[in-house]
Amino acid sequence: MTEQATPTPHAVSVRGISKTYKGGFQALKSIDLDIRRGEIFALLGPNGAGKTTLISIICGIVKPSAGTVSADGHDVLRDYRLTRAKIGLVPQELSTDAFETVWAAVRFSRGLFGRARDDRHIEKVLRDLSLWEKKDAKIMTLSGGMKRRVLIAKALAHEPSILFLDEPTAGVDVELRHDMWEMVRRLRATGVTVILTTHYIEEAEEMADRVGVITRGELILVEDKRALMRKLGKKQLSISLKSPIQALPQGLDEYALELADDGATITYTFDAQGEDTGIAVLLRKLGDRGVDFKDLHTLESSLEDIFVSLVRGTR
Ligand SMILES: Nc1ncnc2c1ncn2[C@@H]1O[C@H](COP(=O)(O)OP(=O)(O)OP(=O)(O)O)[C@@H](O)[C@H]1O
Repeated sequence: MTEQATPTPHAVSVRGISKTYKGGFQALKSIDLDIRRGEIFALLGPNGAGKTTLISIICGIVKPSAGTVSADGHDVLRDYRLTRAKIGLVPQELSTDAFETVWAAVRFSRGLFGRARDDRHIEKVLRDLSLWEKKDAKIMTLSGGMKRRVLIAKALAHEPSILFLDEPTAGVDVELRHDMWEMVRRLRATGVTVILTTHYIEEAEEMADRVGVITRGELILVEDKRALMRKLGKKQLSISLKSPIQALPQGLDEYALELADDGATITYTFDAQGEDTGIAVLLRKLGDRGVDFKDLHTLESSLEDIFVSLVRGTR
């Protein structure tokens, strides 16, 4: 076992990680990433971006082609058992355990990481995940949503300090999604670091402290969620016209304007960061050209708009 490198290491440190699978496909290209203790970090990326590969490398399940990863200051390859015991991993699919009861499967998971038996902890985990009533049911008899809960219970059985959730809410109903968000918040309140991958931008927007965007094996951005939304967020002003127009008036090329198909609404996109939005002058200029409005409202871009434009930008 190695000594801790620094007094307060990051929960996870990834340095220069690359992965080329057999056959030559490069799934990750020199990734550097630090996950802070106690944060909720959302890794966003389109299908095939490399999210699962990165998580599997951090958990020590897939070997990187280059680079190093440490969890809690310990190298995950050299100190596999030690670091793996600190990590809980909720994979996308439940592959085994079909014939086991919920109780047996979750209790067994705890033992796998060398933890002493603690039935009270297992009971708490099952109760927290609304699985207690199902504790004696065979996993194969559970609904898809309940199987998901079992995956989470298994990952929490050994009291990890770092939890990975790979697409935790893909294909689950709204109620379960909200339950999971609630559970993740409770975990964070107890000091657990949570890293989740998701396609649902809404999920990252709702939950994450920081966001990483990965596409084609490259981490193109890591940012505090609020700062990201502030920095890249655009605002739009929707101007409903008193009477429809055929085309945008002349002489307003400096403004990013769009006319709706029915000619009844003009949308003006402006920089949310800018000192002067230009709205007052624009409205005056429209008035000068005989275009009067009856209503105005502003829209802010969501994390989804930002994400789509980022990923598009790299194509
Ligand atoms: N064992 C493997 N052998 C060869 N290629 C692989 C292997 N596992 C993954 N890949 C490829 O690596 C790329 C990244 O896959 P990965 O599963 O990490 O993506 P992902 O971002 O998790 O995608 P998704 O959102 O669809 O789950 C994909 O192109 C995938 O086909």
